[in-house]
Amino acid sequence: MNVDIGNALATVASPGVSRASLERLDSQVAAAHERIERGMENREHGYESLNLPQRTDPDEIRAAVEPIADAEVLFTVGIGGSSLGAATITNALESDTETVFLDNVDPEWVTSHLERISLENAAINVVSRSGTTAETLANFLVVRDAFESAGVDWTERTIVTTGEAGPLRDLANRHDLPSLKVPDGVPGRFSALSAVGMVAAAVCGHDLEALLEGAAAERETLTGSLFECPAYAYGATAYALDKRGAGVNAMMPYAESLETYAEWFAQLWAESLGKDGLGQTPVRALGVTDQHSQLQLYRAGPRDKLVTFITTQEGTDRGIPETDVSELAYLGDATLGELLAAEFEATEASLAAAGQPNVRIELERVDEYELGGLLYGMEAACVLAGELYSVNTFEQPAVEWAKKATRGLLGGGEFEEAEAVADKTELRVER
Ligand SMILES: O=P(O)(O)OC[C@H]1O[C@H](O)[C@H](O)[C@@H](O)[C@@H]1O
Repeated sequence: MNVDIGNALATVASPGVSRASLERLDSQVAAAHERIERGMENREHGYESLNLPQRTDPDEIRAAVEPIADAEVLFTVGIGGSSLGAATITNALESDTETVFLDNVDPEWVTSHLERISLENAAINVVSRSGTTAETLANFLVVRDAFESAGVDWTERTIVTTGEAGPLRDLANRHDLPSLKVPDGVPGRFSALSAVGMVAAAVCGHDLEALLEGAAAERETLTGSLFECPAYAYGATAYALDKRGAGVNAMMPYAESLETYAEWFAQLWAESLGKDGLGQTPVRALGVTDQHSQLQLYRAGPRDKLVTFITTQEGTDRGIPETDVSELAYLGDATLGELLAAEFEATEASLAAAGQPNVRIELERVDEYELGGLLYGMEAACVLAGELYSVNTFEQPAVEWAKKATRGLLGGGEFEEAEAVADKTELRVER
């Protein structure tokens, strides 16, 4: 990926960052890079994620999915880091295999999928690093029950990816299911380029080697300077802008196929950096759709935002048919791709003219190689930003409270029901 931070520099108005301040920031980047390299070398928790391009074995993943490789529909049962990486990859790329990601436990939604799909031709990919996440385990029990009811032996149609030990590992062992291990030292939201993200990609027939090659190429750019490394340029700019008041980061790809990437980014950025009263709030957006929904706020609302665009150079294009309506004649000479590009340029210019900082991430096209680079590059940007903020990028203690409270409310121990609902203000307004 390439990163253009031109519009984030303070050429127009605050809260842009000046070139001089970026040059000062560069020495902090150099120190952070040393820490990151050391963490990678010593395979420390979290930093190990940046070694995945060298560590992940595509042959092992392909061999494990062999028994279910013929699936016409693949249910991936997982949530957060155990779902969004795989969804980003498979939603971005074309495949004959349909993918369904069951993260939410909304019964109506889960049921609608199970009733719509013919389960004889389906398979289950259950993923949980901890092996204890209530939503994932509940959905898995529901899905396997639906398979049984449809007369399908779920043990023949399930693959498990989980940690070394835990309830899901025990279940896999008990039923002798094909299974893969979440690599040590890799938190869920950094695991897209391991089995966690790549099992679904393998079943869909995507090029796993190219995903890893794209990531490896990005890894090669990790040097001590933000002026040489696109990932660090992005991480450092986002951090510097946040320090100047841009506490919101709107991720806005201009390719429908990358919509899920914005969701993946939201978890990465929020869970990794949102701690100790620090962090930048990620917002999910999509060009051109959100030009007609959120752009008014981005341009004329509070000066508290960085807008991150993702553009692609190549892809399928389609001509716009000519019409005899004279006001629309200008469209007849163009293609949808040209219209999209013009919309992007106009939006970028409009924000820059209003002094609203924005950054452009450029991809050649949406394919495995570029996606691998985009995922890896953003992870590296996030790790760098975590060093600059001086937070522990790789933990998420605040999420644990609600997880325990949920278990407590269901009688799963550890947490008293009274504690889970304590201090609720009694104010209810009824129709
Ligand atoms: O992979 P699992 O252990 O099931 O965890 C799934 C998700 O659970 C929690 O909500 C964590 O905050 C996420 O970081 C994690 O990705």
